Amino acid sequence: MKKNELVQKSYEIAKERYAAIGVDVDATLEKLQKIQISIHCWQADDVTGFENLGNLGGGGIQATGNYPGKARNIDELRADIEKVQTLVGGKHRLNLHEIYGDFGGKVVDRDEVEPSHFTSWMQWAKEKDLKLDFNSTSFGHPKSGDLTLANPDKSIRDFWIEHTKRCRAISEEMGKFQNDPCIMNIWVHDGSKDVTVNRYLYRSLLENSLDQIFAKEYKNMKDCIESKLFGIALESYTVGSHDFYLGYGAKKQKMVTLDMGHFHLTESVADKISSLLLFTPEIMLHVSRAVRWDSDHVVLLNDETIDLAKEIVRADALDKVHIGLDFFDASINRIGAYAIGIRSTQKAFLQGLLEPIVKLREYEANGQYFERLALLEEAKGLPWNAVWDYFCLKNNIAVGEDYIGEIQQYEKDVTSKR
Ligand SMILES: C[C@H](O)[C@H](O)[C@@H](O)C(=O)CO
Ligand SMILES: [Mn+2]
Repeated sequence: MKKNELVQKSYEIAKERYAAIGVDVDATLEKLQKIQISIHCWQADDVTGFENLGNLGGGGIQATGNYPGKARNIDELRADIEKVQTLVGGKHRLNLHEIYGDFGGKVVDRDEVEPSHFTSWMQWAKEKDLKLDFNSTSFGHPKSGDLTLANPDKSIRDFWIEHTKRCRAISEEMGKFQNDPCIMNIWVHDGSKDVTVNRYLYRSLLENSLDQIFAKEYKNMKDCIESKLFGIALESYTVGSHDFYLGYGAKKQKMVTLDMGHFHLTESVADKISSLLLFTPEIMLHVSRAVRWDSDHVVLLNDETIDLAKEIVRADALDKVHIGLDFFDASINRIGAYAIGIRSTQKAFLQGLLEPIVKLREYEANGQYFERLALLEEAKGLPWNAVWDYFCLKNNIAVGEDYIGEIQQYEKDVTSKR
């Protein structure tokens, strides 16, 4: 039997198996098809960007590895993203950082950036049926230092306030152009390598800077603020901690970004979803994988990703949670990294959507906790992968491991020649 026929047949059997426990698989597939993932542009080039200022690196993050073939310019990055689009089902988004602007070979400092530097991105994204999201960039600049928006030096603070305001204006233009809100994330690395005696001062400065940045209301963009436990070389203190942004987000009704690498390793990011949904308007996610620390490894179908997806589905919050990715592994084929990470994220959501939730909730309501636990455990082994293969087949993309060959071919034809 041919592979496609096998996939079709397995799907029909899986569908019946799921129907027996009250799950409508066709409805599930329709929902999965609509889930948009905001693909981060920075896996393609190890977070370097295309500024002509010479990215200094640092600023709390670092890509490790030197696998050949990274994107060296905008054209190469776009080609890579186009390739990625052929490896994953569904319509997705592209998440750009400010340092990826189309600066035309000119030196444009971060307090000078304008929407015009992203016109070609907007046009290209429209052609490729991608919506854009955006990020201000505080790292890799001579004025980055340890403190940006929380810097006691007003001139440095004002520089970054101006940068971030401009990034919001760019996001507004993107949102208007694509007729869909552009989500703009603010993550600043601000912190201290060693003990500080000024925790309150820096946090009050950050609050004030954010108030200035958010003073202007926009209709076509949405703001989100991302906390972190610590940055590289800033291990002792982070101004924008989770407490800080959770408080700010709840008070000012801003979205909080939950990056899966930005919490203590035993802390459950999945458990935060329901609380945030009650007190902040929406949620932005940076789906990532921490290995011992915020290492930004490629997302896998592990317990953390599955639990997160399940919590979102259980809260019926797919329309309130924006799913972005954030990993940058420079030690393996970068297109492969994208394909694994995106496909694994989709698989996690598929598992969430296939959960026999009606029965599970019935058990819970009846106090039947053994039955609830047993069904949760058995559901892990239900034939979700047959449904996944069918999703790939229906979307005309590689089924199962077949994408490995496609990536090897792209490497042979394109990235190995860079
Ligand atoms: C490049 C991104 O802005 C960055 O990864 C940020 O989101 C982050 O998670 C820093 O640790
Ligand atoms: Mn992040």
